[in-house]
Amino acid sequence: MEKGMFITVEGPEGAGKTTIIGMLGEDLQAEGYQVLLTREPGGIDIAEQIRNVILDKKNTKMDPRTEALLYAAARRQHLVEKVLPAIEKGYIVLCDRFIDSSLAYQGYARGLGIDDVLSINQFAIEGMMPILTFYFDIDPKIGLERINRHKEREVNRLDLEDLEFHHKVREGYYHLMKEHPERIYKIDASKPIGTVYKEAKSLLKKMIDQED
Ligand SMILES: Nc1ncnc2c1ncn2[C@@H]1O[C@H](COP(=O)(O)OP(=O)(O)OP(=O)(O)O)[C@@H](O)[C@H]1O
Ligand SMILES: Cc1cn([C@H]2C[C@H](O)[C@@H](COP(=O)(O)O)O2)c(=O)[nH]c1=O
Repeated sequence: MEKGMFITVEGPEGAGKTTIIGMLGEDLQAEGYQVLLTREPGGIDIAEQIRNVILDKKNTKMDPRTEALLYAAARRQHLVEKVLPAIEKGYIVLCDRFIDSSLAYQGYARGLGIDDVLSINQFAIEGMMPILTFYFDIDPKIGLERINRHKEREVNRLDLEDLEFHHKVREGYYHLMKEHPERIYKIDASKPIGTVYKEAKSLLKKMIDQED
């Protein structure tokens, strides 16, 4: 593969994104692909620092627009410093969250409006969109129960939003899926890990074979 690919994984809290990305990454590497696993917000030093500010439970006064701008700033730095160079070198980049998170969480659930949040993000990403996005669909109550059971995972400021907010996030993703059926592929993340993994792997392989 001369030029790489950019693939994102989206969904509510505890949907299993990190788990499945890890499994896919291991598999693709074993098959000889160059793979970069990364996440948003974060993935590089500056963006991890921004992540700490956004997700710190003490920052209860954060204004929704400030929040949206911080996510977009972290996204910009991560894209130019890590994602784009890797794609240039032929890597398959699997990114845990990207712009759709901002559209679903800040645009839809926070009520800033999908169009306004899209527009600040367009400035940040300059048209760089994933070729494929997996949307891991889960009832937010089940997702939150999963992360509460997983004791090493620290509960952050966004996790602490009420259940209604998390339901709105899911609704936001449904809206995005309707708008972009050519890019966003829904996976039922309530199924056992092995089933979710098989479905994601099969679609990913199809996409890679098409691009080869
Ligand atoms: N399909 C599944 N069935 C049951 N448990 C699962 C499934 N997928 C993941 N889990 C478990 O749920 C917990 C959360 O998974 P994971 O960290 O992968 O979710 P996530 O989508 O990355 O969450 P977040 O975005 O909130 O960090 C982990 O303990 C994981 O082992
Ligand atoms: C990229 C991005 C993320 N969020 C939210 C979604 C989660 O609540 C946290 C990130 O935590 P995770 O454990 O790494 O999933 O941030 C958001 O609201 N907007 C975004 O653009």
